[in-house]
Amino acid sequence: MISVQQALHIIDTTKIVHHIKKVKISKSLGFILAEDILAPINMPSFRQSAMDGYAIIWSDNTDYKVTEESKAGDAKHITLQPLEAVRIFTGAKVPDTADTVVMQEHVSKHADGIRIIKMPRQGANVRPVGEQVHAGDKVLTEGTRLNEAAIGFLAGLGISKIAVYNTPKVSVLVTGNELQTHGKPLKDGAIYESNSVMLKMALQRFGIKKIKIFKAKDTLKATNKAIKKALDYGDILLISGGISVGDYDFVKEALDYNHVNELFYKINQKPGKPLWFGKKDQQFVFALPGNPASALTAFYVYVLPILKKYSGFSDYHLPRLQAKLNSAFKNTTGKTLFLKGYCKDGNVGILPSQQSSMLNTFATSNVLVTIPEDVENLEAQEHVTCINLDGYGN
Ligand SMILES: Nc1nc2c(c(=O)[nH]1)N[C@H]1C(S)=C(S)[C@@H](COP(=O)(O)OP(=O)(O)OC[C@H]3O[C@@H](n4cnc5c(N)ncnc54)[C@H](O)[C@@H]3O)O[C@H]1N2
Ligand code: MOO
Repeated sequence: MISVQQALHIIDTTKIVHHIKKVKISKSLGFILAEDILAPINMPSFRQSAMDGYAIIWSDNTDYKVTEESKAGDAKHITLQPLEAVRIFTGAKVPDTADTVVMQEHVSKHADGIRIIKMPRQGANVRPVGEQVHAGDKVLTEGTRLNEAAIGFLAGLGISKIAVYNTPKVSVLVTGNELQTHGKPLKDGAIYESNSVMLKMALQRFGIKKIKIFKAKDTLKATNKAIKKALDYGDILLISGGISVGDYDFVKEALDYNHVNELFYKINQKPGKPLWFGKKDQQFVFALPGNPASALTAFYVYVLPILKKYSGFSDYHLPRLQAKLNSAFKNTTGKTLFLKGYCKDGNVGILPSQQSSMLNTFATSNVLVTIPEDVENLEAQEHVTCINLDGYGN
């Protein structure tokens, strides 16, 4: 059995070969950029008016004759003389010789032209060429997470396709004779199977799109076969159940049969003690304990970092935060505990129903309160580290 720290160290030091693909920017939300982006054009590419008003060559005079008009999208070259003004609109080309745009609220019109009531500084309201970025500048670096702002920025530069780190395809294999699908009254001794949809939703929330569910009964033959099929599909395989020590727990043996090499098995933690992690070539396998809260906790703490690393994230752990414990707590287990909690305004309460089989309070928790194995007593108001379950979702 290893400690949580040792298990996390293995996760952190696991090397992953990235897969890069070219995608349309409209398909890149949430992906990590796999290349540096150099601006192909100046932005703006021409001198633009930032206001609706009048373009002039700045002087001490207040009266100007309006000669022409320039609206957004017009391409014509206008040459302006001193004491002339061009009626201009936001986003339109500023005439080459003009250096200033006076906003229309600061102008009064008269028969021959305009009178400037409030003269701006010279150069006001003109966006120079390349004000935002210059052609050839490195404007986004490899490793940037693509959000709507980044995608809008790329679109403005005329870039339509980019290289991103591909996200993994994930197989989810649920094992167990007791598992019943929905639609019929529950048979005696059976339970409704819930881990596959729970894990699928967790994967989807964190940006995994290609997911396939597999099922196996509790026999060695069925487990061997199902693992083989699931490995044929996915880059990462999540198995639920059958990883403990009972006579009908065949997952460990079947992983061995399928030549998946163990990287760790069993962690001094609750929930999720019998978590297994291994590797076959470039594929990674997690055998999650079947208890629903154990499976989900192991997903947040160990699986998600591997998925995020695979997808190019450098910040791949869920964010940790410090909060004050509402009431005293005793840890008599000698294990690291991940407790379902609810945190608000820096204060955290540990929720009831902490057992590994229970999701009822997981459903309303927003953090996992982490109590290290060597901490026995915590007083009310002491600070604890919490894993923020709302962090970095898509
Ligand atoms: N003698 C020992 N027994 C157990 C130990 C141990 O150390 N010694 N560890 C316990 C711990 S801790 C856990 S956690 C479980 C893990 O067991 P498995 O991973 O083998 O999981 P199963 O036995 O298959 O299932 C456990 C539990 O979860 C339910 N389950 C399973 N799959 C699903 C699913 N897809 N959807 C919903 N619920 C599921 C299953 O019915 C069981 O109730 O082992 C302990 N035993
Ligand atoms: O380690 Mo188990 O996941 O507590 O029930």
